[in-house]
Amino acid sequence: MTELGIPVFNTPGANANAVKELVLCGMLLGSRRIVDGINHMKDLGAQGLARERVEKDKAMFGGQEIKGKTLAVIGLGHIGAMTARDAEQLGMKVKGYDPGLSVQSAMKLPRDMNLVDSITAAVSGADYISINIPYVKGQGGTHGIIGKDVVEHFSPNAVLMNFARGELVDSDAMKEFLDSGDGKYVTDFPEDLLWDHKNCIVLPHLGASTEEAEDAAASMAADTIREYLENGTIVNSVNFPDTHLDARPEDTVRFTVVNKNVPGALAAITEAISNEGLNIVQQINHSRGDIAYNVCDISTSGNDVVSFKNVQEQITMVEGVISTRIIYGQAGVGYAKNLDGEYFV
Ligand SMILES: NC(=O)C1=CN([C@@H]2O[C@H](COP(=O)(O)OP(=O)(O)OC[C@H]3O[C@@H](n4cnc5c(N)ncnc54)[C@H](O)[C@@H]3O)[C@@H](O)[C@H]2O)C=CC1
Ligand SMILES: O=C(O)C(=O)COP(=O)(O)O
Repeated sequence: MTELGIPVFNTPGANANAVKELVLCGMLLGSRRIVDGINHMKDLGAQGLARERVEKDKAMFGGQEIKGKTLAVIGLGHIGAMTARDAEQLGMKVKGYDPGLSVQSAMKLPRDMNLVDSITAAVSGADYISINIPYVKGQGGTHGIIGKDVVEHFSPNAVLMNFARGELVDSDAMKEFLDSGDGKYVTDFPEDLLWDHKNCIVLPHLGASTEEAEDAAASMAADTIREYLENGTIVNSVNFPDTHLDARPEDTVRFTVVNKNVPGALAAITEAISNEGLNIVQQINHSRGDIAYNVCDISTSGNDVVSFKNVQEQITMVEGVISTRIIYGQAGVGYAKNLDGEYFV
């Protein structure tokens, strides 16, 4: 896509509320023996004994309340920050760890929250632990980040909620922990070693599976693409630079140019515009890795459509330019070079 000059977008945070609600649910599943109780009632029901035994058998499924307990949140992004905030509302003490905490997330955190400087410090003494960080492979990544060295700092009855990715947790270390005490692992991801462990509750990756999350992601994606098509703005792209644009001034057309991030391309674009006697009213040039994105608003006074077509044709054929677009009136019209360098409309 990058090679073709096409930005790819994602929808950060659109499903965060759905995941946060399931983390809270996971915490309750880990504090009360809800799953065991449901299974037991089904067994009794099948034997026609449910009503007869319910009051007697409930003593087998006692639990604990979450109010007053400590939750550690590892990763305070869209999901983690909301989880921290809501846990505090439920009467929990909350601490957290996130070396890359954004201002946007920091503003959502509860005021009394205890921010610590390591995962170990976060999990030590916590009754519940929620991991909400991305899975990143390779050196310096997050594979198995909840390993033996971290698990050995868990309280014996700690409940770990993993609604991020299965690979973040070292299953051997987790199995050893679950075997040795009354701790629990509530996860959205199956794991061969743990799926039928008596202290493990596994859900089928349901975190984002709500109608609301799907609607929010679809509508955010539509808004993002519309902004790009109509105004040239780039936000939440995984391969293009963020480019926030002022509104196009009156009596201008907007040229957007995607080019390889090489010396000389910007000068050649500007030169092509001035060679046609056109005046640039405002201009922006952002780059990310091998890609640069230029936006030039050009005055229309005294110019006709044909002269814009000419200059666009010239810009499109500049060495290193991958594609160009001209935005005017209400809708945009795209022009591009194909991969053989041939200009087409
Ligand atoms: N169960 C499900 O269906 C879903 C799971 N997810 C998972 O949840 C993860 C988090 O999602 P969001 O909160 O939306 O992402 P986000 O990008 O808003 O937040 C992630 C946070 O983790 C922090 N972080 C990264 N590495 C860290 C580390 N080693 N230690 C501590 N903090 C670290 C970052 O600084 C960032 O603030 C996603 O990466 C995804 O894997 C997301 C959506 C649905
Ligand atoms: O957004 C994520 O990271 C998720 O895990 C959600 O996955 P899904 O969209 O439900 O396949």
